[in-house]
Amino acid sequence: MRRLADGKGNHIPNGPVGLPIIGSFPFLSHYPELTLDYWAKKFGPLYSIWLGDQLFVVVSDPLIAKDLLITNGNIFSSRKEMFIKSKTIFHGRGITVMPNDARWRRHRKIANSFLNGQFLDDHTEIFDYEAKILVRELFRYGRAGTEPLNPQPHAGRCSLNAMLTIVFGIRTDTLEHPLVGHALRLSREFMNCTGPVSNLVDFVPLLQRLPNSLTNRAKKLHKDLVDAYGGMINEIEERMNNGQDVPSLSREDLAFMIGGVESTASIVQWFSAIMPSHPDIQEKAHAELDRVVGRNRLPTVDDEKDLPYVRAIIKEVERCHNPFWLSTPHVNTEDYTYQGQFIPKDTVVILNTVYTMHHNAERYSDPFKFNPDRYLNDHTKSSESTRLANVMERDHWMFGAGRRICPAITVAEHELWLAISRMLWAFKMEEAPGEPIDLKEYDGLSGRSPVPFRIQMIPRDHS
Ligand code: HEM
Repeated sequence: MRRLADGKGNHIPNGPVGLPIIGSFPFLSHYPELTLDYWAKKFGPLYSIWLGDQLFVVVSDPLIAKDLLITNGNIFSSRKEMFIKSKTIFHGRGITVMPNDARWRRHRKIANSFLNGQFLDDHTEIFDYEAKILVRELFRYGRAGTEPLNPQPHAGRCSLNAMLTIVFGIRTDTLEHPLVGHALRLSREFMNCTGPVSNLVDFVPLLQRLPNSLTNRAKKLHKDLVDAYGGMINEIEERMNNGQDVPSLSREDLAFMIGGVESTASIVQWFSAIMPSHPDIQEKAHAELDRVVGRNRLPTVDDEKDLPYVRAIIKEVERCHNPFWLSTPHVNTEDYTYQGQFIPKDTVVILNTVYTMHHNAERYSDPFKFNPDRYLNDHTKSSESTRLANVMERDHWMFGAGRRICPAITVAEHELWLAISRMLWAFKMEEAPGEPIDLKEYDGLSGRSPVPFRIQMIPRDHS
């Protein structure tokens, strides 16, 4: 253990001793969440690590998360300009990579107005429609439960279509539409290139000047994103110049096409991967759905309050497998001393969510068990839960915290509710014979999606 201090003798949070130049990077290249969890147990809920020349503090406790990111949100709401994500892929332009300045505040205001309130009410039919198509396609491609299928591209297309409709006013009409595979690959590649602690190139400036495969991938990704969506943006601008009424979110930000696709799709994938090994949980959900909704119509957004068990299943999937296991790091714009521990300006603050905060036995008993019952007395939507004064009662931290919290929580909740409640309503989900599902492995460098799998989606009836 090292005891760090700045020139004035201020103590920086303790943490592991790293290697010269690269710091703790080699310990985080494989399953970083396990190492970060191990260090949380060893060094406590606020510890520091160095990656190259960058100081990180890792937060593993809800109360500290609240004190730093929420109560001191005026200080802890900026972003580090990461070489790969901010400079190479986004060219500094996505809302998610912008530092806390006037430009970010302007984008955030627009995002908030588009993703909530009236706009959302006016667009619920989009999510409703896409979730219906999802169920129909799962039925069709699974040949009414007789053929195993991988739900991943279907869940991906459902999220992709929702985002394409909101942002560009278009959608894909089949799974075979070339944009589906292309957009899902780009989303996945973005996730895989931008793990918060996975890119040494981000933290060792010398590497940024040398040719390396990650920078090449990031450059290619930037070009592919511009090729895929740039034309649509230009077309939107042209239509606006001609005085047509068009969705104007696209003028502001392409980040929605990234953040809004793989994230929700990944929860649906984890849900599909988990359900086959929990027939008892499916049975309870089916009973609740049949009692409240019946067999003559699909569940709707309005049914959510009356289907606590289905909601609890969704929250439990989110607790166990939130797509951003280390959230999106924040940065503090001023020096700050927290309970005697000095956090110098420009420190990167990581919320160590899924493995440590979401598996804290004091908050979630028997934390490694998939147990929706733990949420049965939680009557909040996640968008409401993020506003609870007592953060120990918050359902989970999947959407981040403070001023940078995901602006699309309600959108994500609507999408997930409609997709998952309808999949449960329509199907019994079983493992395909001889194809066990591996819930330990995932695709990416810090969480996100399960490795590809196939399941049998057996219709509960054929209407
Ligand atoms: C399950 C689905 C989703 C999850 C788990 C998720 C999670 C997150 C997280 C953890 C952050 C960073 C929060 C922080 O810095 O504290 C974030 C930011 C963001 N999310 Fe989401 N998100 C989801 C869905 C969406 C959707 C559907 C959209 C678009 C419609 C979206 C758009 C954004 C944007 C634009 C930001 C950047 C906000 C900023 O930096 O000010 N997200 N999200």
